[in-house]
Amino acid sequence: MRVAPDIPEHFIKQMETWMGPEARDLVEAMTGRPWRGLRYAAVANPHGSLPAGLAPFLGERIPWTDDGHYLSPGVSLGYTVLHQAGAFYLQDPSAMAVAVALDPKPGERILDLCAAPGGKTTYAALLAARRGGAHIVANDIHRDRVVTLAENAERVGAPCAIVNESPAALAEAWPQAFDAVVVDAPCSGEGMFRKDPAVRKEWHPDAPAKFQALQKDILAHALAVLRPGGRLVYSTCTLNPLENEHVIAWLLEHFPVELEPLPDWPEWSPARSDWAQGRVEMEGAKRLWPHLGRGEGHFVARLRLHEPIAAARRRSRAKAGQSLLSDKTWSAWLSSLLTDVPDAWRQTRVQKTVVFADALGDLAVDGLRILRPGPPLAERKGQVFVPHHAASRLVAPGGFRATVEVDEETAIRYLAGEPLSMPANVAQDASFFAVAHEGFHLGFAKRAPGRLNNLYPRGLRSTRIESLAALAGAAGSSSS
Ligand SMILES: C[S@@+](CC[C@H](N)C(=O)[O-])C[C@H]1O[C@@H](n2cnc3c(N)ncnc32)[C@H](O)[C@@H]1O
Repeated sequence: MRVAPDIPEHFIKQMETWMGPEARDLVEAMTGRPWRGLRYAAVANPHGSLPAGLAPFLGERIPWTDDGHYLSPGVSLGYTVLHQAGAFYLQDPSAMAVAVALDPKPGERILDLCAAPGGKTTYAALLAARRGGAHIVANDIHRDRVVTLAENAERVGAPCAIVNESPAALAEAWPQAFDAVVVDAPCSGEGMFRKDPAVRKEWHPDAPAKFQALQKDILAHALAVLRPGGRLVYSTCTLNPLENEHVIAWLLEHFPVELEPLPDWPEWSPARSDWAQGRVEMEGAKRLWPHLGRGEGHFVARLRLHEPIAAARRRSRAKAGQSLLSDKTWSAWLSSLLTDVPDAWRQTRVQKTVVFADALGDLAVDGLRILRPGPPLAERKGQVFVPHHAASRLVAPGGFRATVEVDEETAIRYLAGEPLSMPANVAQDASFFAVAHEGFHLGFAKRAPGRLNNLYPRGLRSTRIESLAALAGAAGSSSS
């Protein structure tokens, strides 16, 4: 058996105990190249498809997705115009299984409890948008990670609220408030061994048991936010039964929940009933093994809650910021910006000077760390509004009154912060223009004498963006 030099010896022994000779295949698979995936991501245009310019980099479609593809090895697409525009999301193919298992339904209220950096949230938002939308609240306990979560949600136009709280605080604040909750739990990360040497290095024999205790704690709180009949999706990117089958067996034993069988997609193996006291229903949960499929490894289970979990004290329902519902200036400004104003943009909350679409509804917010009550729409400067960069990503092609479609070269200059020359035939009365490439909105520009000033945020500007043609050429020459 070939073994990568730093795969922990104790991990190998442990997996041999669980799996017998099959552990050899698993460990050998970890010496190979990781599988990478790319999926369509623009939530504002959920029925759109991947742009043709990406074709040279794509392999087969990932079977459990409509829009995900394996990515050719050695290609790096993070610094491209279409990535910055939120046209696609780079994600481990096996991680895409989680939103597929969630199977969001129209109008549902969904909490993603461990959401950063946002892979599952953004896919759930896209799948929900294809069915008319859902109300998604994305939470993470770590402040630095929640900032990245907000950036990723903004990039692809996922219209969710972003919260930075402990599961215990949310269980207390939001008892029985959600139709579905996702717990993509912190774990020992054995499914990351192949792609991340740091995870191999940090792994410790005690890690699975320690994480199991944390996972149980998070799950007990997660169930408390679910309405009876609601569903919990539990996932990890680790392979250890202690953090997977054992955790689900514990849930089944201690709570009024039932496992729902997940679909039998190719490369989704049944979870192991022999690792769960012989419970055959465990096979309805799924494992995506790195040696049996094209992905880094995931465990996914979906459970239905039958009875409410004892609710903690209900909090009062203070609002995070004031509503602007009756503000005529706001309505008039929206009509000047958009061809058709979405209802969601009329239900707003204002924090400091920023106007947000309200994604929290009647959820209590007092005492909670709410980073964003919904996607940012505009900044208020006195009685004047300036569109927030994030708002550009929330609107489908053709949705802004004034749009400038630019070629890739101009888009690269725009993303670096350069102004645009004034195009011919622009709307005479427009102050703000959406800047788009291939129908994906990059951001805004503002009319100035003889040109359009660049409103792309300074913190996002980059001079590293490369053209797809150059990348395809480089990939072709390195493989020949
Ligand atoms: C596997 S990652 C989530 C990945 C994310 N769902 C995605 O798809 O991009 C687990 C997350 O759990 C968060 N976490 C760690 N401890 C936690 C706790 N006690 N309660 C809630 N979340 C926690 C971590 O900050 C981390 O972002």
